[in-house]
Amino acid sequence: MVDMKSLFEAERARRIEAKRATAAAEETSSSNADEIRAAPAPCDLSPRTPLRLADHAVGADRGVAGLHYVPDFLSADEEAAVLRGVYAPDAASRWVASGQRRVQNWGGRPSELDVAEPLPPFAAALARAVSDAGVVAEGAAPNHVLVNEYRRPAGITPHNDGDIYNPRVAIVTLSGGALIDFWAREGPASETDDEDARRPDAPSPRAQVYLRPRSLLLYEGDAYALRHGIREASVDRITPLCVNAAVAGVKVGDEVERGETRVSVVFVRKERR
Ligand SMILES: O=C(O)CCC(=O)C(=O)O
Ligand SMILES: [Fe+2]
Repeated sequence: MVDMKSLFEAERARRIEAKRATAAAEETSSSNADEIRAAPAPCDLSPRTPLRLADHAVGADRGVAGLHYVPDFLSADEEAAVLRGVYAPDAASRWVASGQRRVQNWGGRPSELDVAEPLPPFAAALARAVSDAGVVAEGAAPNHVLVNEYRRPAGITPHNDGDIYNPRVAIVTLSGGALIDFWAREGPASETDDEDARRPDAPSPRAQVYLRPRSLLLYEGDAYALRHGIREASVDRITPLCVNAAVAGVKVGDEVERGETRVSVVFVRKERR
């Protein structure tokens, strides 16, 4: 038998609650409109289980230890969610020009050990995914995140990340792909000029890794000690030095067009030493 009285009361309670919620929403939208507009975009990534890093080691053929490549670390939806965070209005003021690219630093600059700043949701979610996947030190989620944006044909000159990032760096690639070169610690590198790179005496990288969108690159140990760089180029030529060609779905001789933009997110655990 239907209890009309309690049905009636439930309906009345529902109406009162709906009215209260509408009033609260209006109140918030008038008083905090700017704050809400500037609120960071939420970013949900699915939970990760630890990866078996040995399954993703790619440098052995070229004698480079500590180089790992994980294809499809993010799904396409997750990539889109992270990119929404990178390009959210509240992050717009964080872009700083740096060489041919522009960068956002989160969690303070790499050299500022004392700056404690909460990471925005996209960076926190990705940092957690990287740490849950077990690709950074155990129990130590990254606390510094650098976002790089390259517009074709921009690259980054060969460099070593120095002590501050030691002992390992994880990089997630978004939107466009690129070939990263690992060069000897010292010595010349023909990183910018393709003509130069074709000279018979041109120095050659120790290894190359083709970075597909949504992949994760991890370098530590020997690979950390090398310099790394991305050529200024609109097309990446896959050579026998490319250690992950098969898993990245490219083959020697391929000329892979760069996308218009590549975004990379670099994760570091800064420690007071
Ligand atoms: O964009 C990349 O994958 C490399 C970035 C890099 O080497 C750096 O930020 O130190
Ligand atoms: Fe670097």
